[in-house]
Amino acid sequence: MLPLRLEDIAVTFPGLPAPVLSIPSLEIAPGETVAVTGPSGSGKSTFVNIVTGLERLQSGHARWGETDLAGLAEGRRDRWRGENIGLVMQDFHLFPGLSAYDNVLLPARLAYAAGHDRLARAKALLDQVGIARHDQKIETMSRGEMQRVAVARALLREPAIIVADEPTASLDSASGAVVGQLLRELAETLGSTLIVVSHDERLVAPMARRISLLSGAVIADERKG
Ligand SMILES: Nc1ncnc2c1ncn2[C@@H]1O[C@H](COP(=O)(O)OP(=O)(O)OP(=O)(O)O)[C@@H](O)[C@H]1O
Repeated sequence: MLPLRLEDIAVTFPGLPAPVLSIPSLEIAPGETVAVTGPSGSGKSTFVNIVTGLERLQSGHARWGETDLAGLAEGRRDRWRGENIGLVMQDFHLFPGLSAYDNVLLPARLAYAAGHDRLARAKALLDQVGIARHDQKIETMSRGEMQRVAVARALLREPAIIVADEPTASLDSASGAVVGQLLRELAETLGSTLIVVSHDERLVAPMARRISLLSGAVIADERKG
């Protein structure tokens, strides 16, 4: 299990007077469930990009255990992310023309990591997220079903870390509630760290910790109970 330690993070863009994300120090323990919240433009997506290594750090460090993402070139960051992070995005990133089952397996197949156990796990995960027709083409599914397939795909490799960026933003409230609960249950089963970026209070409220961003800075960091 991997603790996260951010140090001296400052993300700037040319022409902007202040960093869009500035975090002197922040730690997240293995297995924590954390909501990252804040108004539009406060730096939430930038935070996701930094902790997942989707964006290269210009300054500071983002350490997951012994691995400092700041020290890895893009290819190695991509590989590390595939092995350690299950990513769920707002707009699913699923592939039309493929079935639910093949979508769940695609990233693992591309990484030559789809052995027999993974094929069985793909089926079990689809059942767990309530998708009965594994061979249904993705483009014929409802948005709530698509997001559940995306959750199953993110969990296939039993990641130590699950990061979800506005996972319910394009879902109706009932589907959003199901996806939120699934993420928490699956993270708990695996003992994974769960980081959910959202405005959605129903998604944020059950999380044990809430980090609030404003203008790129952490303005509150609260734990329940
Ligand atoms: N490549 C870029 N060049 C210039 N400014 C950028 C770039 N990427 C992000 N920003 C700015 O950084 C700030 C933070 O953006 P970010 O997408 O992280 O916010 P957010 O909290 O996720 O917003 P939203 O909830 O609207 O998605 C915004 O003001 C945005 O305009």
